[in-house]
Amino acid sequence: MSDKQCIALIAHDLKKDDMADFARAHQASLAKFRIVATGTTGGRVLDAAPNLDVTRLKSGPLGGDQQIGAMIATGEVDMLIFFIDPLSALPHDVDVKALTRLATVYDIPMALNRASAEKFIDFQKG
Ligand SMILES: O=C(CO)COP(=O)(O)O
Repeated sequence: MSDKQCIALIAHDLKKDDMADFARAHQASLAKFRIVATGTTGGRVLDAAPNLDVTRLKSGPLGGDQQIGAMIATGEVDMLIFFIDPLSALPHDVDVKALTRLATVYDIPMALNRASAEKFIDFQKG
């Protein structure tokens, strides 16, 4: 197993362009991590930055958020970047809540918007 830290990347539909842009802009920083992502987000990230080490899980509405939540609970995810869309109704809203709850329970760094994610990258550069 890789000794790289693991970062989870997720974006809701209206935020996926933003996530693709974020991944492209910060490929060098993100390359230091193992990345797990929900299915569609992971595809967009790989299109934008093909050299990143991305494992794609299920799509969010089909269980991807819960898979990442489980990985947080088992200590496999060190950091969460989740570009949420607070203006759209989602069929899997309970899964989103469960995921952000577990990130809080296990006290892992969690950025829910791009401004926070940019700060993570800045901090990580030192
Ligand atoms: O819905 C999501 C997170 O709640 C994201 O899932 P996708 O990346 O598969 O679209």
